[in-house]
Amino acid sequence: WFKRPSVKHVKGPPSASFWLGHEGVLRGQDNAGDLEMKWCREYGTVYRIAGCLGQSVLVVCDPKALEHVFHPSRPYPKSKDTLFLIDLIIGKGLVTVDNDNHHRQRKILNPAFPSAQLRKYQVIFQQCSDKLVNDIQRSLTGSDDTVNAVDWTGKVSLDIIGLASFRYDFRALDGQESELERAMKHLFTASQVNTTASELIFIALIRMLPYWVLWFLRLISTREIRLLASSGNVAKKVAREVMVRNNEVQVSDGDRDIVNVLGQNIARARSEGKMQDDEVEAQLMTFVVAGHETSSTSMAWILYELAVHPEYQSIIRAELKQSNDYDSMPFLNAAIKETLRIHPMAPSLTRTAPHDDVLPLSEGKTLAIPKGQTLFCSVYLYNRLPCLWGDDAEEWNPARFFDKTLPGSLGVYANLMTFSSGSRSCIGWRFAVMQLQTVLANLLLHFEFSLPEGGVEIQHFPGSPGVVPVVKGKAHLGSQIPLRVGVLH
Ligand code: HEM
Repeated sequence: WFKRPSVKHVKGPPSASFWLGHEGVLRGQDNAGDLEMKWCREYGTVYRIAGCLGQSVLVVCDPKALEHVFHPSRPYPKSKDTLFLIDLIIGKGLVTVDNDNHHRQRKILNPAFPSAQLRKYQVIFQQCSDKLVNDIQRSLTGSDDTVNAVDWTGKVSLDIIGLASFRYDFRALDGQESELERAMKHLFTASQVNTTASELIFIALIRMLPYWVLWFLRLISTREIRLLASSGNVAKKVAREVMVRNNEVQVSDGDRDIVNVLGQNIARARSEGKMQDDEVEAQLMTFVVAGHETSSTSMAWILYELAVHPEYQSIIRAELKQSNDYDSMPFLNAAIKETLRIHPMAPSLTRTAPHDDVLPLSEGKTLAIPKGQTLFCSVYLYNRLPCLWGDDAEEWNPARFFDKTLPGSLGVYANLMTFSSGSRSCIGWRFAVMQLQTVLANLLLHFEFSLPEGGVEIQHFPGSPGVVPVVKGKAHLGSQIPLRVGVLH
């Protein structure tokens, strides 16, 4: 007499197009997240939208359902289109491998990421921050000093990830624009501005077709495939150079930085077959791609929010004058958390149900879903749920993190889904937070940030897999957060 609700009972907005479903309007919106938020208000924390070619897609931000999907003991796999596109840039590294291969690679790399190990990178974070401060100071003329914050944060995070993860100096802060920096710049906007219907349908096909067909799809030259593959080739070239150089670098047993962990593995791999050379190469590319733009964009967003809320700049400066221990500075850390909450780099994580399943939902409800069901797990919506974050969830208000009653168990950092959750969560989240703390502290001690004359409207450009900050009407110029910079005396 009782039938469990299933996907076909789930409500959602009507779709006007069999070919594009809602994917066209989602990609075409000015500000990623606006439509998702509108539908969430109308239909709740799990709703159904149409994918291309009549696919049914569930958009999920219900905390209980996300806990289930990302649970370490039964994580839902990433969808094929996500894996296919990222694989074009970085190959079979930690982000793209699945199941046993993922478990094996993660076990090898985990020892390079505990706090004690990462603290050794503090010297690199500080040296690069000092260089950044000097470079910015030299570049300012004293009149209208408006800079694109993303240019500077991009340089510092590229140098940091190169030096810390494989002892390679990109020298971006020395004014050198490396081939890799050029290739990565605007990659996600250039490949996705004005996405056409056929490009969207192509990606939907990747999601639907069996793996053996996907190999042939690589031969089809769409704009996105071309750009991703050519950036992948540059990244591969850099990784080869690094491998050759690091074969000459001493690999020691005591220190477990990323180079040592990988270096010891190359040696062991040859005898035990644990990790192959092309996998090591893929890890190097993985760290640059996964750790560079994510950190750089998040850093620029924090500067933007601090420019909008200058009172927080003064409060954080006062904290910085009283202590050297970044972890003990409540406002610095709250500003970082709040910005990562409002501006997550990956606003949605696509997952596929591995088998027929029952999703637990809040308030004791459940939902039956079939094997193969596509889920857009919305980080953007989860991070803005009023039931978790309060009625002002859409506003930037760091003070919310001082509220001890904030509920939460999901996400590896501050109950946010920004670094994801469970066994596929971001391995570099502590690295990212320490880097953000150090660079921001140094910038705030030397400069005052404000909005450009007349203000500026920054939008979340709906790229895939990450959103890109763009100036309204100027998405074709790529990632931009213009800010005025004044020197503090
Ligand atoms: C603010 C900065 C960062 C953000 C917002 C971020 C976000 C994320 C997210 C959401 C995922 C999960 C992706 C998915 O499931 O599809 C992820 C995975 C990953 N991130 Fe980060 N990340 C950041 C910085 C870094 C840094 C600095 C590194 C390297 C040092 C890094 C390395 C990785 C790797 C290797 C994975 C794959 C982990 C796995 O599948 O086991 N990330 N990151």
